[in-house]
Amino acid sequence: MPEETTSIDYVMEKASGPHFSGLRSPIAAAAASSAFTDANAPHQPFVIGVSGGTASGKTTVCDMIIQQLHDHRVVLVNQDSFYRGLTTEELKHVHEYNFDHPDAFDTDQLLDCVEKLKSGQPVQVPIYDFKLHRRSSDSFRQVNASDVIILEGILVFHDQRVRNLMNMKIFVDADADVRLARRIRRDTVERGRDVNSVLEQYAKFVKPAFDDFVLPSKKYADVIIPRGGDNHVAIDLIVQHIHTKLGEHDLCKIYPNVYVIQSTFQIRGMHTLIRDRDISKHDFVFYSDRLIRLVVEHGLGHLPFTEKQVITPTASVYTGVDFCKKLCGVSIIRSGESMENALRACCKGIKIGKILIHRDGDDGKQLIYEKLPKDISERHVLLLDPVLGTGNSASHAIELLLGKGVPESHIIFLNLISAPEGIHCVCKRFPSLKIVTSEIDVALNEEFRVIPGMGEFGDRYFGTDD
Ligand SMILES: Nc1nc2c(ncn2[C@@H]2O[C@H](COP(=O)(O)OP(=O)(O)OP(=O)(O)O)[C@@H](O)[C@H]2O)c(=O)[nH]1
Ligand SMILES: O=P(O)(O)OC[C@H]1O[C@H](OP(=O)(O)OP(=O)(O)O)[C@H](O)[C@@H]1O
Ligand SMILES: O=c1cc[nH]c(=O)[nH]1
Repeated sequence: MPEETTSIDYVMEKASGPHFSGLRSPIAAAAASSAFTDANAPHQPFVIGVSGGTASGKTTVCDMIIQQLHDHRVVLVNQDSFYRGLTTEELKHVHEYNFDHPDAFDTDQLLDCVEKLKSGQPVQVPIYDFKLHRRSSDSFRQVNASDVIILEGILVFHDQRVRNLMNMKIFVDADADVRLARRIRRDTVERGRDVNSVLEQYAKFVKPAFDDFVLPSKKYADVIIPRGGDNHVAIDLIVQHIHTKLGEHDLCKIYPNVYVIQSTFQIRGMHTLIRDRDISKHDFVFYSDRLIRLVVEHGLGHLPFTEKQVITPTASVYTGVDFCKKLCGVSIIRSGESMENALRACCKGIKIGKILIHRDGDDGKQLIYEKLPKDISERHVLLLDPVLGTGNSASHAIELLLGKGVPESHIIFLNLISAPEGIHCVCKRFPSLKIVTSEIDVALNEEFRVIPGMGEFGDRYFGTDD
């Protein structure tokens, strides 16, 4: 189980070259720095509860989920670790002790641990010895905050406070005879018990507690998996759902008009290349172009479509859609111009306007050049700029478009990377506009560069970085 694996080890690169242009007023700078806290706040991990009767296959299901979520950091917390540990007196009558009752667990401690993990803090999980029925007094397992926390155990759905921390509850179902057979094998082989004592414990405590506590908690499950770990279809569906949830950046939940194109290894591979400061200029341009093409195609998918029917060569009717005709591109000079070819390659003969926003020295004086289609107010506008940093350049460009009569909801801003500060800035001011990006980065640094970012995009793309 990957206890502390790191899915993405970003290289914190310092971009080369001065950041000479773009409007970075003191107000925007203050807004950007106030967003620092937001941007640096840890993402809320996705908490999955996995319950089910003894030996139902919970461990197998958890292992399979962890394995299939290999590109995310996952930690497993077992409810068993929170067994209270028996007192000397209780140890003398261990056969009378009910290990299947909710009171056998220190649920407050479990709750505290999961709350801490959920808020991004590391925790020390106790280590429980099944043979001695005791906790190790001097050693703990350090569990670090992660993207996904799996909480597994027979009674993890029993306490409402614990249930409330879960984003997804899975109940692993297996026939009682199958579970008993597995339990006998496991307890005799792994836990040093004899068959008679296992059967005695099962009849006296395990089965009654299953009926009284475990089975009634099944109703809280979102998903019930029959046949446990053998049920590959159910596990695939669960993992797909978790992937979708994890793929949703927190900012996409706050601003429904922000769209991050579905992350795949292919896309991350291209990002890895263009973010690498040692990549050749040729490769930087090549892989940027490929990513830009994907963003443009995705952005076009947000335009309105009308239904259209065509007759196919088999003389059948195919009911499809017709692309939106009234559209144009607008690039923010100069980096935005790098996106024009991809737009032209997708939309033959598309009109492309230009806007130049430039900071002249440190006095914040703005020089703006614009050349836009005359009927732009009747068009949907694909606004092009590969980097959304503070959001200043984009905001000024959008203001200009609105001033020309373009409805806010007709603007789709396409970029390769967005800083959270820029998303806050643009989405708060222009809530009806759509942003399509390929990745949302961590934050801006003090120089308003995107971190981890890819440095000065324009300089790298147009070769003025040396
Ligand atoms: N005798 C004895 N039984 C214990 C002790 N601690 C826990 N148990 C038993 O351990 C069980 C909880 O673990 P299970 O859910 O069966 O284990 P698991 O490995 O998660 O099961 P699956 O992964 O679903 O196969 C309870 O039914 C308890 O009866 C102990 O110290 N002594
Ligand atoms: O959101 P912001 O903080 O405004 O930053 C983003 C702007 O910065 C970059 O341009 P830059 O000013 O480096 O000019 P360039 O395109 O000529 O390289 C980028 O292309 C954006 O236009
Ligand atoms: O990091 C940044 C910020 C703005 N513009 C860029 O090209 N890079």
